[in-house]
Amino acid sequence: MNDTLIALVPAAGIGARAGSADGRPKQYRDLDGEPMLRRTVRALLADARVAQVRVAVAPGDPWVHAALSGLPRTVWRACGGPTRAETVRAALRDADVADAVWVLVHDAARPGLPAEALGRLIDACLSRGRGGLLALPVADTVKQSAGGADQEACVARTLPREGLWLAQTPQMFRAGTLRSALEACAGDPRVTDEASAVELAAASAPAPLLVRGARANDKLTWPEDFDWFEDRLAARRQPPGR
Ligand SMILES: Nc1ccn([C@@H]2O[C@H](COP(=O)(O)OP(=O)(O)OP(=O)(O)O)[C@@H](O)[C@H]2O)c(=O)n1
Ligand SMILES: C[C@](O)(CO)[C@H](O)COP(=O)(O)O
Repeated sequence: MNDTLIALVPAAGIGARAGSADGRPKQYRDLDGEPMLRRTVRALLADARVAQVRVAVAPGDPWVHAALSGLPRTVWRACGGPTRAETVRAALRDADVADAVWVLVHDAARPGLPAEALGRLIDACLSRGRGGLLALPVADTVKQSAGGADQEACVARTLPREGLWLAQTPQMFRAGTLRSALEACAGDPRVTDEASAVELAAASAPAPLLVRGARANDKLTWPEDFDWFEDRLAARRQPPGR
């Protein structure tokens, strides 16, 4: 079977929850002097098995060239859509690769992907011949809210956390599996990641593998997530204290 592997990076969001002081979407925000998107692409390039990284940006995006210029094995296309799923669908169509090629879809908003976690996912999927995703088991007690705004939310019930995992990216599937799943589920609001499309569309396909991700790979969604990430970068620059 074909073990060719490419990465697709949906990067056409506006980062509404993160907010922006200068009008640039969050994937172009500088993190210790380097745009988030460039860090994300470099994290994928760190694994030599990734033959190419294809970045999908919004039509008319004026920032991507400066952010990514000079990176090897990297191309970008202005094929972003109105939702993440639409962007991934368009990027896959644009890539025009054979069904057997493996595709790693990774959020632009996860710049801290460790090489070990990426390697674990690739090893697991290639050795089992099966799609999968990085994820973390839920470590906290889980409450369901009875509704209300953030300030007024109250508990409706406590949910059992056994067997619950939080999905991260990359999510790795063969191009043919992903293409047909995303086409079959087009417009379905339940499709918030690639695995959910595969789960919904291909009842006969093997269930995606859950491969342990990493806290460092958390998505930068809210303003405080950027402080957390920059603190991590700063801590890694410092020699350990006494
Ligand atoms: N129409 C869209 C929406 C999202 N994305 C991408 O999907 C990933 C998901 O991360 P998320 O935090 O949801 O990003 P945004 O949609 O930009 O954030 P928000 O929902 O706060 O606006 C990001 O890399 C984002 O750029 C995309 O390519 N196309
Ligand atoms: C794909 C994802 O990162 C998995 O956790 C996540 O679902 C994307 O977040 P969004 O806010 O739904 O775009």
